[in-house]
Amino acid sequence: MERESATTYEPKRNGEIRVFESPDEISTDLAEYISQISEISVKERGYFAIALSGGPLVSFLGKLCEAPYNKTLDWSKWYIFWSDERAVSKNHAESNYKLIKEGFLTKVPIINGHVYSINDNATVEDAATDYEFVIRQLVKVRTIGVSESTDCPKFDLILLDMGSDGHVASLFPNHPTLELKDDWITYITDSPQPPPERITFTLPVINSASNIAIVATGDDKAKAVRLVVSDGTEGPDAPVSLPARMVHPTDGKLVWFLDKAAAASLEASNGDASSYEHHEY
Ligand SMILES: O=C1O[C@H](COP(=O)(O)O)[C@@H](O)[C@H](O)[C@H]1O
Repeated sequence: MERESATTYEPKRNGEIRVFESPDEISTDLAEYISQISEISVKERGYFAIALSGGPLVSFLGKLCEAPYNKTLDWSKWYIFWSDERAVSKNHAESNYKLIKEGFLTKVPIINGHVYSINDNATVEDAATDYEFVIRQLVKVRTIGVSESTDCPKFDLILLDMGSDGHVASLFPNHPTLELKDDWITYITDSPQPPPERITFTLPVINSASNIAIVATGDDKAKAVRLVVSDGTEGPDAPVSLPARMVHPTDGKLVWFLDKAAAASLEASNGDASSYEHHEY
């Protein structure tokens, strides 16, 4: 399939960056990107283990629910996980499960038993422990792969949506969870954004994935995109521990999907393309 027209950059340290003119173009390219990873994973491993997130991300999964993908993808091999969840019931407006269920899962033939949502009927501590246990069992039988470098689960794809403060999943700037090395799943009770209690993948798990995609759209994300993507650490805005900046796949690949608004200050500060290899499709 031919790719939509996009501008892409390949910064040295942060993978590939694709910038799109419209939400529709993001949705089209993201569908093709996910479809290719799904096909490769099913061919190589027999499964496709994908972790999804909350935020506007789900609105970009629309094209995946349409032709040709609704007919051509091997949905029976898809296994669904969440990179993070808010401590609310599954029918609450702030539930990431609800968001993905209504916006995606009800539109494609994914097997119900392959949907691994996070327990909404336990304390966040217990829900995090339960989720890690479930993931460990699935790693044992290799429904989820394992990273040879880190011994962590190796999801075929983790799809993240970056908040305007640079958070991904429920990993927030300068939070002690960013230091965790051994836990796969953890919880917080002091999220700077409501609701305060959340369960989240840790950085070692995110960074062990085969593929990571980060979606960021809207001008409120432009500053965080610049701070995360720039190579420099200078200046008053220099990020100390911006979560999205700490996403570095150990052996996998990272692709950013940005709209023009989110990429605006990136393009302004690198208009001469001096730090980026720049391709037009
Ligand atoms: O709280 C969360 O937010 C982010 C996305 O932030 P937004 O500002 O773009 O809505 C999302 O990635 C994460 O899964 C979610 O729990």
